[in-house]
Amino acid sequence: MSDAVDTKPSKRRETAFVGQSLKKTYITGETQVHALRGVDLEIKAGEILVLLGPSGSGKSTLLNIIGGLDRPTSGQLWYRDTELTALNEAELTRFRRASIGFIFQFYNLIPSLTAEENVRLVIDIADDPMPAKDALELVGLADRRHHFPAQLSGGEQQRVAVARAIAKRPGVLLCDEPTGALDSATGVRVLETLAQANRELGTTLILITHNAGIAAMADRVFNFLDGQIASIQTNDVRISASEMVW
Ligand SMILES: Nc1ncnc2c1ncn2[C@@H]1O[C@H](COP(=O)(O)OP(=O)(O)OP(=O)(O)O)[C@@H](O)[C@H]1O
Repeated sequence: MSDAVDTKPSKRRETAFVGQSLKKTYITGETQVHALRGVDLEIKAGEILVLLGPSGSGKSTLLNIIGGLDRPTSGQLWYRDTELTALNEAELTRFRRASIGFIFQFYNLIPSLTAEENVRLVIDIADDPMPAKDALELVGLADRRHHFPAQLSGGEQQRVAVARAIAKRPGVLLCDEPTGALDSATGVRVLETLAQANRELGTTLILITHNAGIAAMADRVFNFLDGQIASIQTNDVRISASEMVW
């Protein structure tokens, strides 16, 4: 029987996203940029996936499409049973709010609000959020919750951004260069926090980086080249963020 063969937990995971022939063309005046040139993909629920590749190869474009911030020019994309490419704007916004947490290179915290108030902003529009204090506790910042962003280090601010993203318990965390502005020790701390969210909340983690060292913490790595996934690497052993060097 076939199910006697396939027993590894990683193989039994449900599918989170399926993309077929995803293309994105930006047209600016006379110029056309083919940012995605027909991408097929499958992303498993609960996996850590790293998107690696040179500048301009299409990583952010794909991340934005997966997160419902943008739409492909053609092709189809599903999240579980929902075809995202068939949704109207209001439906896509609902999907984004319910299912996606975003973390960017620059933390985008509101300077006049405390850490806890920054996290609370997201909770106010979520269906089943965790208390802001719990989210800050998960990232190791419960005791700094009344501090303003300017009173926190870069790494602490990024961990507040992680707390804000996980507080609404999204199925998926999308991270675009989350450690790009941090030194390596601080970056490792932030990556540990992201891996913890993946482990403890089962969150699918999709992470763009220019740093090939970070790929070792992933289950799989999509190597981008010129608007396509040129190759996929599967790591049988995932190393923890604290073991990483860069
Ligand atoms: N809004 C836009 N209008 C026009 N061209 C765009 C737009 N956004 C991205 N592009 C172009 O699409 C291509 C892919 O860009 P994308 O940002 O996805 O690459 P990337 O792999 O994420 O690069 P980086 O690592 O530098 O962030 C690039 O050539 C970029 O200039």
